[in-house]
Amino acid sequence: MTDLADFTARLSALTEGRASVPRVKDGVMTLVLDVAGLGPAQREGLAAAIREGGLTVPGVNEVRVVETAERKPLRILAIASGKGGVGKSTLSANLAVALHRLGVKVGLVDADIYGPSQAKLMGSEDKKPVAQDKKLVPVTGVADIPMLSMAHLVEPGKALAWRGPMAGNALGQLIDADWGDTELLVVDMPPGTGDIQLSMVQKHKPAGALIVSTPQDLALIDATRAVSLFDQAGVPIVGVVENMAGYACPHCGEVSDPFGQGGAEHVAGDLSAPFLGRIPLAIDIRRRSDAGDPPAAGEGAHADAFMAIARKLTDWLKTA
Ligand SMILES: Nc1ncnc2c1ncn2[C@@H]1O[C@H](COP(=O)(O)OP(=O)(O)OP(=O)(O)O)[C@@H](O)[C@H]1O
Repeated sequence: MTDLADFTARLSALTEGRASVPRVKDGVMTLVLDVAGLGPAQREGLAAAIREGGLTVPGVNEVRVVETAERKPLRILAIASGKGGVGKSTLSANLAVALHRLGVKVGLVDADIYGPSQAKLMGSEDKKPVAQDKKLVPVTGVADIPMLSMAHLVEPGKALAWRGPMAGNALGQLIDADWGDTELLVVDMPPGTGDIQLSMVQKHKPAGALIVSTPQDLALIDATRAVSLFDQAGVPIVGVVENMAGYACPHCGEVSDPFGQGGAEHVAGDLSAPFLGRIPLAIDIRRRSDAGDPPAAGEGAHADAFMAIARKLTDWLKTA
């Protein structure tokens, strides 16, 4: 026999915090179980284990488990840039991994329909998503992070011929997929500020946008344009990240600034958006990313740089 406090503690561990505090009245124990994201067999198994455990509490002759599928809302964080090639995809993959390491239930969408790269970055190129109840079921990448990319749906190069509405529909399918108990969807946006980006922002209403820029003037001007796209749609800017800042020579260790330094921080200041940090230009970041082994999954200075930004994102997530 166990007492009620003991059972409640075990219940929390058994259900990973999915059950409400049990109430006992006239020999009947009642509790609410959040079954969002669980399959039918898991639900039944969990409910049966709870009933069994409840009956060991003195004075309880019946256990009622009320199932609810109330989910935490799925929030979208759009990772965007005004210009292509500034490292949006690299940052999206590494931030997803870093957030996962910090305990956030994170998913990743590659919305860059014309140049999808997340399947490669996250080592999920051979996987094909299936559809269930007319919804796509995400595949998993590094660290079992659920993800979907256009590269999972079409053959390389095929989407290039698509026009706006078709591309928009495809994006909708990725975002409205069966994300289970995912609480944050990191969306790697297509570069630029065209119609697809605008309709994606209006239709799927991200909770926030993170702007990536290199320190070059041109990239910075385009970053300001990206900010205004989100501003117009009423999406808050979570902050600005400077990528490819400072190159440490792998031979002598001397740090040089091929694209200048600190520009993104100034832009953030001008736009009153927080500056979230900088990621150095490093051969190892490119090499590991290309090999489907994001540096954020490992240890060292590069992993630390991504983790530091992810930590700021968890603070934002508490208020978003
Ligand atoms: N900090 C970095 N150090 C070294 N190489 C980097 C860094 N960030 C990105 N790269 C490399 O730069 C190239 C472009 O990066 P990435 O694909 O992430 O940019 P993008 O903004 O998503 O590009 P696109 O506009 O094509 O979607 C890739 O080869 C990537 O490995």
